[in-house]
Amino acid sequence: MIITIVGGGSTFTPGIVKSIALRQKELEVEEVRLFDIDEDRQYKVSLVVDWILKDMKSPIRLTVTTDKRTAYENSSFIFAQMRVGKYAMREKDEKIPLRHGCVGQETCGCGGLAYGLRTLFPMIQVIDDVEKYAAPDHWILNYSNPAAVVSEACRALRPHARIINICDMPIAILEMVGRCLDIPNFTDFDVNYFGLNHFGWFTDITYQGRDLKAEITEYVMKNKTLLPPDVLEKLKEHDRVGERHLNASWIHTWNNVYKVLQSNPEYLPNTYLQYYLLSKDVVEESNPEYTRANEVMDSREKDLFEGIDHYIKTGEVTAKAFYHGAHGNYIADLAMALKNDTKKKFIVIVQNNGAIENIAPDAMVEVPAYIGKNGPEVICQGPIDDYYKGLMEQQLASEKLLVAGGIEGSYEKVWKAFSMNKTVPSATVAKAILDEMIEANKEFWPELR
Ligand SMILES: NC(=O)c1ccc[n+]([C@@H]2O[C@H](COP(=O)([O-])OP(=O)(O)OC[C@H]3O[C@@H](n4cnc5c(N)ncnc54)[C@H](O)[C@@H]3O)[C@@H](O)[C@H]2O)c1
Ligand SMILES: O=P(O)(O)OC[C@H]1O[C@H](O[C@H]2[C@H](O)[C@@H](O)[C@@H](O)O[C@@H]2CO)[C@H](O)[C@@H](O)[C@@H]1O
Ligand SMILES: [Mn+2]
Repeated sequence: MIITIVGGGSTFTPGIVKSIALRQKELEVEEVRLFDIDEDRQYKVSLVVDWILKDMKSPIRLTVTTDKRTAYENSSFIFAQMRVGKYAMREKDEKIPLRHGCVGQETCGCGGLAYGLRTLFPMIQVIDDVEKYAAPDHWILNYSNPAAVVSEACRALRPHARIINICDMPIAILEMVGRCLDIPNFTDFDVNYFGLNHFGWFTDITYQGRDLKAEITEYVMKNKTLLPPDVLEKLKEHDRVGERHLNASWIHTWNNVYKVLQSNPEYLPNTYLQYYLLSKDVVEESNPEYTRANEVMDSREKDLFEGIDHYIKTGEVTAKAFYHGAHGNYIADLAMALKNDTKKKFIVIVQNNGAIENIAPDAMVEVPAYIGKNGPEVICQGPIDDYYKGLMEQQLASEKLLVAGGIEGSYEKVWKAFSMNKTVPSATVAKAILDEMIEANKEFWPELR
């Protein structure tokens, strides 16, 4: 059994490989292959991956390559997590909209649309390469962002691909819920959820007969945050809490759950809804000269590559060099459910086909599904109220227009996608942002006419 990681040079690769190695027996994995287009970055990351496997006395073989055939041949699982244009482009995705007074975020608003246009065709290329070389019953589990746009592009261009798009935000929220309520077993919480990627709501969270959605709603209303007290205490002393790469900026995010919940206490919101429902507050809280991309480069990326340099010099790996937790566990558990036909429940991004009754069948939605050897068996969520439907349909239309515009090379469609995004106040602002984005993305975007 072979698992290939696309974006082998990612800051998340060590944590993911550790999660795989911890499940070596259940996954029956014999080899992990790292594939990236940046040979140097991947080589450095592979040193720490190699150390992890040796430290765990794992029998897993490690292959590191920039050759597609070597990467995919007979592979059963392909974990994709590439960042097209790397952090340098993420910084532009965040800073260009902010210069125009709009939300500057890597997966939401104009930044997400820009990142989407960069990632769409490289993702299709991964699917085609995998289909050419991998095992016929392979699965591609995709984390590469922006997952909403990427999944729509896969649906439109490769509808039969064996791909499941996923996001770690729902599980990360459940972990926070567990920490706030002092219940460590967050992976056993039973949930219902509906929405789009980075745009959804928990309708139920239960555990051993307890209504955790009601308990956490009360907690957030009382404490005005979804930050658990232990993290809050540590954040007061340091800018970052290494274990979960939680920097100061995350304080705004977890606190904004309170503001969103105040505006609608019916369901627990995904943290990313802040960018659409609190756009003005978020722009005011942002520093246009120092965005999340800068924070990540100065923390998670810096810690990893300094940690690797330290390892090269001393043979020691320090604790803060890499993060291991819910992110890697989620993708490895999903692979285990597919391989061993466990029918465990996961929140995944799939084509709607009636899962949300009054949303179009061709929408890519994020909902819970039982995962077995044949893929996701979606759990229907019934009809949703106008409030959610209206918000989702606006966002969906923006993402669909973007993908159609990217495929057709249509400036008009992409401009419409930017204009109708809820984070953008006017078509003229949308055009100004789009024109700057075209310039910044020359190397990556399809030509728009
Ligand atoms: N879906 C989720 O919830 C979720 C969670 C965390 C991270 N992510 C995503 O995972 C990805 C990696 O994040 P990161 O912060 O570690 O980024 P990173 O920049 O550290 O790593 C990304 C790697 O992808 C490589 N890459 C770029 N284009 C490629 C291509 N065409 N083929 C193969 N490799 C390519 C880069 O060279 C780089 O080594 C991003 O897309 C990020 O948004 C998604
Ligand atoms: O700003 P980043 O690069 O640190 O994170 C962006 C990603 O944020 C989400 O995943 C987080 C998760 O929320 C957090 O609790 C922890 O587990 O780390 C994850 C990765 O940072 C989101 O789901 C991803 O799509 C974003 O890429
Ligand atoms: Mn996500």
